[in-house]
Amino acid sequence: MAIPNDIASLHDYERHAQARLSEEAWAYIYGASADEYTARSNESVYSAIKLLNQTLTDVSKGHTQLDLLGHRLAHPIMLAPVAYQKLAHVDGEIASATAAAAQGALFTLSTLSSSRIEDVAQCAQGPRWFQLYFQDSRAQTLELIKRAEKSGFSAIVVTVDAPINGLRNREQRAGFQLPDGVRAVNCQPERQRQINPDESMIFQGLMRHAPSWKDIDWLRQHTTLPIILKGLINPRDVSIALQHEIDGVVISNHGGRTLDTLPSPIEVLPRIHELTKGDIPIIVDSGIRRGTDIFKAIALGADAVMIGRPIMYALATAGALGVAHTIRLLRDELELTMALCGCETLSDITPDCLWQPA
Ligand SMILES: Cc1cc2nc3c(=O)[nH]c(=O)nc-3n(C[C@H](O)[C@H](O)[C@H](O)COP(=O)(O)O)c2cc1C
Ligand SMILES: CCCCCCC(=O)C(=O)O
Repeated sequence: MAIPNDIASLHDYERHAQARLSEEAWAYIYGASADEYTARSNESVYSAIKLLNQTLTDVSKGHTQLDLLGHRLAHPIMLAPVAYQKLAHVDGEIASATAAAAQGALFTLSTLSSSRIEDVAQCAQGPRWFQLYFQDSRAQTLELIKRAEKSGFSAIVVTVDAPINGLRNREQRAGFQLPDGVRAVNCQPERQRQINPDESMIFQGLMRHAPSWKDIDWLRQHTTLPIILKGLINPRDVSIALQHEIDGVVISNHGGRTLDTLPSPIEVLPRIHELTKGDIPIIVDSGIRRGTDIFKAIALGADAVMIGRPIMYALATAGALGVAHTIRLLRDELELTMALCGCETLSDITPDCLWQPA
């Protein structure tokens, strides 16, 4: 699959992907929760933050390298866990993991991957993390963790903001269902939960076995890998995470796919950065589409960022080549922004690089 000639930015991949995907698959990938206010705001909040350029600065020794949880990375752009990537391209996660390795981007494999953990690991020869959704039983959860450890995944990213699915109205309207041949191949089928007629489908049904902090402590006892919590927005949850000796956090509203009208990560980031004081890495996702977005997130306290939907847009448009190109585009845009703002390294990117109206 070749890269179409008219692609200059991630927005162009989005346009091409919409034209290529079925209406149902588009509703799942592009869609978000309820009225999608949070998903829209995730992108628009970035454009409301203004940069401050800095002229006549020597940036000839510039680079975007960073150290993160034992990895020396060439740049701070990571691939978020995204389920069912074969919806976008027949090679699914194998294609995106290969592209990430080629571009030196850290790859995160979803529990709901449509490709086998071991097969992805063979292609993702670069740094890789495994995203965990707790399974129906601890034995099933442990089996996933052990497979990930054996396959060289170097951290467990526990997603904590989606114990139940968000209100996916766009998906419901489109009648989205996974097509034949696309499924969570690493998981056992979910147990059907029986409730009495006077019980709530949510509280006594879907949430009955939802994970809690106790499960995080249990996980700590069963893996020596770093544990990163993904889906934190509330500073209070970050304080609790610190008490549980978590190794890192992904500040995320799941791309607006869980609870509509949550704030965007970039809005809560300064407060969370104040709390963590640089003790643990902060990764930010939801709405990152430009190098300027990455720059702004770093200025406000992020160490690195993740992209979610753009992986699927790139896969649908041009397979592995598209994903590699997407990462490269973002990296080039970040470098350009750093150069024009007089920043040689990521640590030069501070709140002073942003315009603060008096
Ligand atoms: C199609 C799709 C599937 C996703 N699947 C997962 C998943 O399996 N696990 C998870 O933690 N997050 C999942 N996410 C959320 C992403 O990891 C990420 O938080 C979000 O997409 C970031 O926002 P962005 O799409 O605006 O970049 C998914 C997102 C999308 C769009
Ligand atoms: C019960 C949560 C299911 C989430 C499915 C995958 C995901 O995270 C997403 O679509 O977003």
